[in-house]
This record gives sequence, structure tokens and C-alpha cells, in this order.
Amino acid sequence: MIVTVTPNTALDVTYTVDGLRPGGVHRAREVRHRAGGKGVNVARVLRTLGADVHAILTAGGATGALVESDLVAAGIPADVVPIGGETRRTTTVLADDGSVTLLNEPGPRLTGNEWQTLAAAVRSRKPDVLVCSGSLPPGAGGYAGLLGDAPSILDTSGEALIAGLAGKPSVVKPNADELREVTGLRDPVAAANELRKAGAAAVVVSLGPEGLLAVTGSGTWHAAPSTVLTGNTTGAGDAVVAALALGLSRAESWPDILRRAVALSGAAVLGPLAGDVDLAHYQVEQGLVAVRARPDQDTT
Ligand SMILES: O=P(O)(O)OC[C@@]1(O)O[C@H](CO)[C@@H](O)[C@@H]1O
Repeated sequence: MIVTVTPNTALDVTYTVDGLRPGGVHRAREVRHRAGGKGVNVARVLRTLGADVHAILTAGGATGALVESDLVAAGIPADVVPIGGETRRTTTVLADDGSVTLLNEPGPRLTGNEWQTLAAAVRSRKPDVLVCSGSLPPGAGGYAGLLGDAPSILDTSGEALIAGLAGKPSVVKPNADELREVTGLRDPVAAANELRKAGAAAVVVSLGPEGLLAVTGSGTWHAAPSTVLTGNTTGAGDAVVAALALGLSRAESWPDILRRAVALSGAAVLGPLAGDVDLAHYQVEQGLVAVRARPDQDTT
């Protein structure tokens, strides 16, 4: 079973507007609400693909109740850790010029007991692959304490990413900006190798429309999509993580994992909300993704 962990659950609120102007008044044409947070999105994608997945998340207050009922409606099996605080909301604004703007709340403070309950839930599920995703709310313990012996993927940023490397994740998946921020290095291969030296077995970097770069113990690859897509990019990284989790659970080769990941990422851009994937695109694109070994690999 693939288990996803979302310590900082969110109710994702997605607005569609004609245009976005700082300081302006905006009348939304459409507003949609959905259970979110990165691990929840990963679980939703895996569920759509028919994988054996279980989500573990926190939820509190009226917003937490909305998240829980949305998960039930979507048929996503979950352990929900009740918390005293109110689950956060994150806001995505889709504008007609194609821009995607996010406003993410920090999330409610977790108590020590709440964090321990979350950690106990992770242990008792005995995952075949563990996915730890998203920001940590105030008061949370580190991801390193959740990562065990099972293959694992860590998708977070900043301090949470650096501290999580102590748990020796199988894969970390920063985007290019997050990678530069934590290493101070502009070259993504050099930066990825820094994270490998600090504890990650492999690093998969999202390069946006340019695809994915994977720096692993068995080689370095670049995987490029066949075409650049426009749409809702929120959740595209979570679709990549879903593909990585599936690949690890099936012990697939890196080129196969990357083909699936790039195709699923594009399928997520075409989906209306984070966690949605366009399965028709996914199936066709898998055969079109170009995966090339990079000669400048450094597997030390
Ligand atoms: O604040 P975090 O935890 O980094 O990201 C949260 C978030 O923006 O990420 C998902 C998209 O990847 C959304 O569903 C969610 O609300």
C-alpha cells in the first residue's frame, strides 16, 4: 500500500477571474472547493489510477469537516487525525491570461500529542511506499521522524526539506526554485548532488514546462514532455509524486518512472483542479516523453 501523509491539510479554494490586478477588486466567475494539501492530491491521483493508496492527514474545525466529507465523497481511504485548530484554506486564482496565483495559509499549530498521533498512524499502516508531502504547520515534528525503512518520497521545501534529509528519503522532489533556495546553487545537477550527499538517495527536480531532471545513484536523466500545455499547474508536482510512488512500489526503471511522471504531470495541468488528471492525455503522452541520459552524471 502507498501511504500519503499531509500534516498541513487544506481546503483548496479555486477562483476563476477575468484578470488579476494587485490592489483591485475582483469578481470571481467561478469558485470551487476541494480537500487539498499535497499528500491528499497525491492520494487522489493514485486513486484515479486504481492504485492501493491510503491518505493520512490532520483535520480540525468546520473547514476540517468539509475536507473529511470531500474525501469520503471522492472515495479516498483515509486516517484523519483530529486537531484542535482550524484546518487552513489555500487560495488559487486562475486568470484568463493563463496565470496561476496561490495564497497559502501557514496552517493551525499542532500540539505534541497531535503530531504523535499522526506519527503513530503512519507506523501502524506499515506502508510499502511512504509519501510525505507539503509544508509543515507550526508545532509539527520533522518529516525525518516519520520516514522509516520503507521506500519514501519527501516533497517539501525550505527548512522542512533540509531537516527531512536526516530521515534518508529514497527520493526528494523539489522544483528548480526550491532546490536553488536550499542549496544556493544554480546548477540543478550540482544542487541535486548536494541533497544526495545530505541523505536523499535520489533527487527529481521539476523544471516546469521543460520536464523533469532525475539525479540518482544509477544515473542522471532528463525527461521532456512532447508539448507545452497551458492550464491549472497547481497539483502538477503532486501528480509527479504520485508517479514516483507508483514506480517505487513496482520497482520500475528510472526512465519508465520518468515517462509516467512527465505524462501524469501534463495530465494534471489539463485537469480543472489540483488532484485531477486527464487520463486520455496521460495514456498518449507516456509514449511521447523523451528520456535522455545526461552525460554529466555524478553518481558519487
Ligand atoms: O503550503 P503547501 O503545503 O506547500 O502547499 C499546499 C498546496 O498549495 O499544495 C497543493 C498543490 O500542490 C494544494 O492542494 C495545497 O493547498
